Amino acid sequence: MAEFNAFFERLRGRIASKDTVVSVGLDADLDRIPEHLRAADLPRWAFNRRIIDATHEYAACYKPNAAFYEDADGWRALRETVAYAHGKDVPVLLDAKRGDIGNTARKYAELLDHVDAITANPYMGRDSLEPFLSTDDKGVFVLCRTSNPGGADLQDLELASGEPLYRRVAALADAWNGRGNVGLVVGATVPEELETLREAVPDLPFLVPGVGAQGGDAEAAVEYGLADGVGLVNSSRGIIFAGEDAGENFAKASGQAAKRLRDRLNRHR
Ligand SMILES: O=C(O)c1cc(=O)[nH]c(=O)n1[C@@H]1O[C@H](COP(=O)(O)O)[C@@H](O)[C@H]1O
Repeated sequence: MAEFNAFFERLRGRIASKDTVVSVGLDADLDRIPEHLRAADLPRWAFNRRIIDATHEYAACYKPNAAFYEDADGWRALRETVAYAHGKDVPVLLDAKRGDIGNTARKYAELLDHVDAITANPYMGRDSLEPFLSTDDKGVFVLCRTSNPGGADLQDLELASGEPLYRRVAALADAWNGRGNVGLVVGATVPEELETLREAVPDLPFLVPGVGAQGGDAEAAVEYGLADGVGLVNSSRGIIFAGEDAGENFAKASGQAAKRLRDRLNRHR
């Protein structure tokens, strides 16, 4: 049985009460926000509020990617978005992929004061993630085997032992999981790796991005993504821009897309 900290227990509760493992990716690209919202004070916040209203019943969590908010107005929009999601009782996983020397990581980890979990990059090793790992009540999703085509360039390299690097990352993340606060990021575009990783680290929940716009395998994502029933399958553009051509009714299409993904994933849980 996996031992989970407060974040993963809360996520487990959300997954059970709403019967969903869908992570709704709030990648609020200003260039794709509907025309009628662009004059708002904070267009990304206006957009996200409507998306959250339409999707929260189907959301196990929201995953804003920091890349879409890294400017002055963006951080304001993100703060409003996080508060609104919390008001709907939905946890927020900030996709920031951080990791740096200890002194810098310590500052990055202050992001966790505002959100419930974060994605982290293990390339710089244990001390670069320590400030995230040492929190008791937050979640840390460590990049393991990513969904992009270049994910193979480094992550698939074979070590002298014959195991690929991503397997070593999984083993390290498992060893770093003393507080029950660690998950892995594994792409839906690599279903075989999902399967072998689930066997290798049965207790770690996965965040599985890459279904929807990237064309990943939703069935494999849910079949192998969950540890003891806990895990997340993310779609960003496939949900939030589902109503791109629907003008002022855009959010309704997002709600339908989130519900469709929830139902599809639930058939395989
Ligand atoms: O860490 C992530 O969430 C992530 C890891 C990965 O391997 N692949 C991946 O697509 N992501 C993120 O997941 C989201 C996927 O977006 P869509 O392709 O629009 O569903 C983006 O925010 C990506 O940055």
